[in-house]
Amino acid sequence: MKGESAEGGDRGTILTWTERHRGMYERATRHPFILSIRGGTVDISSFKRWLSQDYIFVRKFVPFLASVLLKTSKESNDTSDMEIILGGMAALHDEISWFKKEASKWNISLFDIAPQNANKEYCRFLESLTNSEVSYTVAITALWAIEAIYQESFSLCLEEGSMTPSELLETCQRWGNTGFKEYCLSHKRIANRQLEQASEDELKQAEEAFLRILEYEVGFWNMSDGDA
Ligand SMILES: Cc1ncc(CO)c(N)n1
Repeated sequence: MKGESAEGGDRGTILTWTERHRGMYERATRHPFILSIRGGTVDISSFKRWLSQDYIFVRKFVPFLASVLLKTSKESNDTSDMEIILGGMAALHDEISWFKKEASKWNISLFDIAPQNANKEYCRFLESLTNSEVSYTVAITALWAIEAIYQESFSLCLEEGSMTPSELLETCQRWGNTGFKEYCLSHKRIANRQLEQASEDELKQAEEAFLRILEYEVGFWNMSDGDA
């Protein structure tokens, strides 16, 4: 048996990794900013800061997703992967329009926003993942991690008992809805399948990318504080 499949068994490598790095995973998915939305105490200027920075990030996410699509067509043995990534592309198109609409609702101009350092670093990392030397396995694991952190975070704000302000519900639904959850599960299945066949070296790279994403996501949420 190769890689971590012996250790992970049928549970999948992703679960093994989220358990292994549980503390960091929770810092990324239960950040004080998200908990403040959930608790209804969020500072609106923090929310606006997050929204503006995320628009910049999402635009940089487009070439990353395109690179995953390219890798899918070259390296995947399962033709259904392409449809999943292509669906993500369509959703991203919609997401960019949503950001523009949401920004105008909050009187934010998206033209003159300077990316903060944490955002710049994260975007640089995204760009490094578009390199053709980065394998499909590493790229799809990264894609899963990036999307799943948002999905888990924002779905917390929709749980029963949460006190999310009504004007932020649409944002939380964007990443917390069940369709997006399914989309993330598709990535997780593909990533686990790929990781099952991966070499030790590739596994190491994928786990490393996962960890770096957790760190970048925490840094990203921290920007909402305004002192990043
Ligand atoms: C920083 C960040 N991570 C993940 C997502 C999910 O698309 C996003 N929009 N922004």
